[in-house]
Amino acid sequence: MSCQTKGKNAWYKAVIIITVLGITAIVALVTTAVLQNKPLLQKYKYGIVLDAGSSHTAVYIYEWPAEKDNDTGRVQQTHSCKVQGAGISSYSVFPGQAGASLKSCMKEAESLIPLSRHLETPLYLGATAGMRLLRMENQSLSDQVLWSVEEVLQSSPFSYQGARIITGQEEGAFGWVTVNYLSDRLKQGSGTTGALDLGGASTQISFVANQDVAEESAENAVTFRLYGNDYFLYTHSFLCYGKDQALKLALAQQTQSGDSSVLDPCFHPGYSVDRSYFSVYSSPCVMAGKPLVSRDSFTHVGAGNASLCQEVVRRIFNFSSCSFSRCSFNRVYQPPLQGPFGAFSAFYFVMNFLNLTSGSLESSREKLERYCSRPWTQIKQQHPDVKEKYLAEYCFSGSYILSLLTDGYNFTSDTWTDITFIKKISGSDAGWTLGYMLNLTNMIPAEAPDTPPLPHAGYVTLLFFISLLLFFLLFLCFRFLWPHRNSQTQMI
Ligand SMILES: Nc1ncnc2c1ncn2[C@@H]1O[C@H](COP(=O)(O)OP(=O)(O)OP(=O)(O)O)[C@@H](O)[C@H]1O
Repeated sequence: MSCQTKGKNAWYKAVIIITVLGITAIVALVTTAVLQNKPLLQKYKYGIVLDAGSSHTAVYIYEWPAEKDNDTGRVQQTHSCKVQGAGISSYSVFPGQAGASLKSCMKEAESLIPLSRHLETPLYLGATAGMRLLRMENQSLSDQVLWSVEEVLQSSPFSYQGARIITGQEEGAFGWVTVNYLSDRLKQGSGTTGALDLGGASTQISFVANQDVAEESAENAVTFRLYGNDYFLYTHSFLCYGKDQALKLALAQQTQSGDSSVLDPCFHPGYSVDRSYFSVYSSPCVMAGKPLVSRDSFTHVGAGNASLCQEVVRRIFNFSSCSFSRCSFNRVYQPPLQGPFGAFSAFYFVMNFLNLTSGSLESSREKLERYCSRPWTQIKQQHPDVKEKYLAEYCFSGSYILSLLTDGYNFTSDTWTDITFIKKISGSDAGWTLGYMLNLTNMIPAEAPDTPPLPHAGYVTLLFFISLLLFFLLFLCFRFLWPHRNSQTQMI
């Protein structure tokens, strides 16, 4: 074999070895980068919040990827359980039974959350307006109800963090956090959505306003620093203006004369039910005393007239005076509305049933007018599956919502379309519970976390092409150097 052929063979061998080594190195580099940065098999953490409302209690289970504790936009509701029966404040006669009512939903939570996560899963209970009213009436009874629920929650396998009556301000502010968190507005630092929440015993309005809210009415101002952005929030909770208490206020207005029957424009023609005066006047929201008559009950008769109903409803608000630059009602400060708004809970239940979640204010009024005038028997026939209490009250509730939003909060025909009626956002219920948990678990950082300049896929691709480029550069260097050495050998 000649010297030249031997040289060529050696060169080919070297090229093959370098190619194999180079490709192996690139594959190894990229594989390492992929494995190192790829999220491991997704593991989840959990949190439980009980919303002990005036009308009922609901248990919400949230989950988020275990490695993303400090990130936003990742916590979502995986399950909710409606506790059988009325809210915990209704157990004031037998406070000890309030806790027992929660047991079946808590068992459900135990079966849904993996056993290995039970001990570390935070569990909170927040009670709202029903318990605020009970505490106003009788602090000792409200304490006993809370002790009863505490006992049951403490005996659960989860990490119990406390049961308390949250303030109206918290209810409003955390509802706002939930809505904006779920729609990803906090993370993006973009414009926010106001929150309108209608419960059974209270209603909340919250929206971003100018900083001077605190100067004019400190009790309506809440400040948040979330993701590096400061938010100045106006929020107010109207106790007694949830839809159940508002109905009592309206009935008290209409039964002041103590007559044996009341012709109510907010109920359908043909509707007739005997009600006890006690059921209306026992609420601490109803300031006026029971009329001085010997009878215990009155017949509640429907007249089905939405325009007249609007007048009845208007009378439960006090618009007489305002010591601030502007007010909503009952002498409560309210800065100019800044939309858009998400309206949830009973705002949604009622407007959705009445098919009023879209369209103008005027068309909503017209539709409601037609709906209220329909006979009660016809309504019942058409909706055999709807709970009769809800069905009977939709005409009142719709009229109340229109009046609260326009007469109360000052929405106009022009700003009406700023309101979106929502139940869930990305699979999670709109309400205060998620915002409450995010706050207590510090899951929304005050400052925006540092994010890598490239997404994972971009990073791996870049690494691959740089490796490829380096390899070809090496190959070219080698290609130019080797024949030169070879020819030198031949000359000798
Ligand atoms: N499908 C429905 N149709 C009509 N009304 C409904 C429906 N579901 C619930 N409601 C009523 O809507 C109101 C609001 O319900 P929600 O559960 O939000 O209030 P809550 O938490 O009990 O009250 P609060 O927050 O004032 O303590 C209650 O009066 C409830 O009875």
